[in-house]
Amino acid sequence: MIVCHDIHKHFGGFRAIDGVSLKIPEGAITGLLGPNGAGKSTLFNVIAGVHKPTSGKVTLAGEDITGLPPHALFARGVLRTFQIAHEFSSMSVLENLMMVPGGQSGETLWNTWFHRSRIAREEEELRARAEDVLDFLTLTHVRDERAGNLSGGQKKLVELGRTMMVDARVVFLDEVGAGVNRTLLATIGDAIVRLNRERGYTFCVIEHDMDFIARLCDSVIVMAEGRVLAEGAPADIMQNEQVIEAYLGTGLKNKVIHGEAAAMGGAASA
Ligand SMILES: Nc1ncnc2c1ncn2[C@@H]1O[C@H](COP(=O)(O)OP(=O)(O)OP(=O)(O)O)[C@@H](O)[C@H]1O
Repeated sequence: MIVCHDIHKHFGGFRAIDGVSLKIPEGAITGLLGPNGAGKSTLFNVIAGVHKPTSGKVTLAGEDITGLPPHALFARGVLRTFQIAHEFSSMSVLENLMMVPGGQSGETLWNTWFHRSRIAREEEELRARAEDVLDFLTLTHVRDERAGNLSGGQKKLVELGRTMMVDARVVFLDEVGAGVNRTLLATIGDAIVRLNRERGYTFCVIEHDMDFIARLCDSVIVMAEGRVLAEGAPADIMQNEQVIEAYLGTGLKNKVIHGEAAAMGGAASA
């Protein structure tokens, strides 16, 4: 379990995170919701070691991981997905997956010359693992495609696939559904649920699409103005007046209650 203890993150005088305490339970899929500017990405960045908090503590299974850099968290199985970097977009999907694990013998020139058979064996194992990941994510048909040519949704699947190349325990997904068509979103959702149920991944997901959240998440944490506004089951959160108000302001609240706005994200960014 990841626990945030009274996290503050200030940028100059601005309190982007203003005293957040929350728990991300092991083995669950937790949604992190909130209107634009609520502090969700900043909190992700604090937990994932991109930002050091101004104050407060983050623990993983009781161990203090506050401010550990991303590579140290990576070694503990705590991963945050990132968009495929520009320099990887001309590589194939398979190569993008095979690039992930660190510490391969072939990484130094010395080893390239003196340990050829070991390098070849490692590369074979890596390739086999990457092929399994492609199969799991129904991406085998694009294995040799340049990553930059994939659709937005397929890229998200590759980002998820990169977490499967190492033994991830906790995966943070930032707006996995943004700009993704419904069919691929369903595939991404299925992959997340299977990784959770079959491989024991813990997920924390920032997402605006309420249907997606309701289908996927065991529980939801709502942030607003750098604080936790509400926590609970998705169905309860969707009915929570404070939450609806935080997203829409009182003027639009009745529309949502009467079912006229399907996704809070759409309304929030309106
Ligand atoms: N590096 C930074 N320097 C200064 N202000 C920042 C920085 N990063 C974030 N902020 C500010 O902190 C606040 C929270 O931003 P954050 O990106 O965490 O919100 P969010 O909930 O993820 O929003 P969105 O849904 O729009 O991505 C915003 O007002 C943002 O402008």
